[in-house]
Amino acid sequence: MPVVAIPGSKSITARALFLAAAADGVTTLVRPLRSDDTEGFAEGLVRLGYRVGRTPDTWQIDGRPQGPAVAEADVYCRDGATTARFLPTLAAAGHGTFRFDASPQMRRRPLLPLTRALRDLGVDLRHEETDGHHPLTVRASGVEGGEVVLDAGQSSQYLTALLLLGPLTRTGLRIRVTDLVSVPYVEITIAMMRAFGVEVTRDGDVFVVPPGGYRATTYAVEPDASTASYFFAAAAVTGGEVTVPGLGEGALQGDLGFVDVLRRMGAEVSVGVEGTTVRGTGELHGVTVNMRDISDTMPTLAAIAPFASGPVRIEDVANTRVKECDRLDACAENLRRLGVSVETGPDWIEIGPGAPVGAEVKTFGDHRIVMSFAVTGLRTPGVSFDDPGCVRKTFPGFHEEFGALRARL
Ligand SMILES: O=C(O)C1=C[C@@H](OP(=O)(O)O)[C@@H](O)[C@H](O)C1
Ligand SMILES: C=C(OP(=O)(O)O)C(=O)O
Repeated sequence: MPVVAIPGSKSITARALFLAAAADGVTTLVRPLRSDDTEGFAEGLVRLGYRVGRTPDTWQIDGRPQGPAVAEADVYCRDGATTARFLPTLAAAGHGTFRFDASPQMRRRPLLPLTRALRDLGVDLRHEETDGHHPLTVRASGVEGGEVVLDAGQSSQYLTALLLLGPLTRTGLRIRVTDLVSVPYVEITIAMMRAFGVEVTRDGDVFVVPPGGYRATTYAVEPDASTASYFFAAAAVTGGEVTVPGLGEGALQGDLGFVDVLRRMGAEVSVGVEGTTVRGTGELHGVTVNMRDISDTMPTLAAIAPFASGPVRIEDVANTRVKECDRLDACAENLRRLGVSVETGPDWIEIGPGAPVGAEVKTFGDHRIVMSFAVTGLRTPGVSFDDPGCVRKTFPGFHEEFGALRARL
């Protein structure tokens, strides 16, 4: 029975880095994710003058409630949307001139609703080329606080950034949200703010964040539930069994809900106190599923869908078109390359049952396209990737770990 040690959660590590930097005192992160996104986030903090001490298993951050320790900085956010959206927001609470840029992939991804909300709060934020895209400069002089309206229908990260900022403002924030996707990520944010001493309250569409700052703590990072989805899917399609310790009842991450989809399709799933186990039964039924809350696992499901006995339809995932690539189109194109029938609409994809044939998968520089179609490759000889290394964004060791699992299934 393979037991798989999954690296730490990207989302939790990014939030923990923000919270630790903003807190009063020294925070220790236990088992943070070490990958391009989170190394990039930590590096960004260093550029902003925070002290980040790193050993393989723990990172220590000296918090600065007053904001960055430097008056000027140039920060490169790489491919990480959490870095590119959270760090300018953190910088806004300090004093100085801070420029942020990102990779070509991240430069294409939007942030205008967050820009607008920050400007409404009095932040001097200017985009250099295209409004709502990197590169941008924040001329920071602290944030007073108050009420702000936000459309988070494209990304919950806009709301998370503002929630994280709230305790650093002088009077606190009331954020009125007109639309919201990926709700479980907001729940992660609120739970982690609580761990750092701040209680967010919610009154309908309004999130209320008190001023007063954060308290440093020691914080243990859960294994990444989106990463775990490839290993759970591997069990479901091969008839094997996979256990992921450290990700069970009480886990913060909504993406663990992917196992409920596998259960509906016919896998045996047990979510316990210590971890989660998925066992493939040899049966995989078609399913129609709304993945608005867990859209990072949409490519995982799309990539195993051909092995189901009926059509798999995934709905309400429009915002997967503004991730590392247009994931609906990327999944469709690659499934067609493998000889599978597929249709897409503005916010859905439907995949017919079939027997995929080997082909080169076009990754579009998207780690999730690689990791998802690696699962297809378990039952399809000849699946290869034009850029297998892009897994470094969240899981540099993916190919080694997945290869080891393959040998044990
Ligand atoms: O807040 C976060 O850590 C994340 C939120 C989600 O993004 P959206 O809110 O843009 O869907 C998710 O896709 C991303 O991988 C991480
Ligand atoms: C969408 C993703 O990342 P981010 O938005 O944090 O860059 C992801 O990891 O699938």
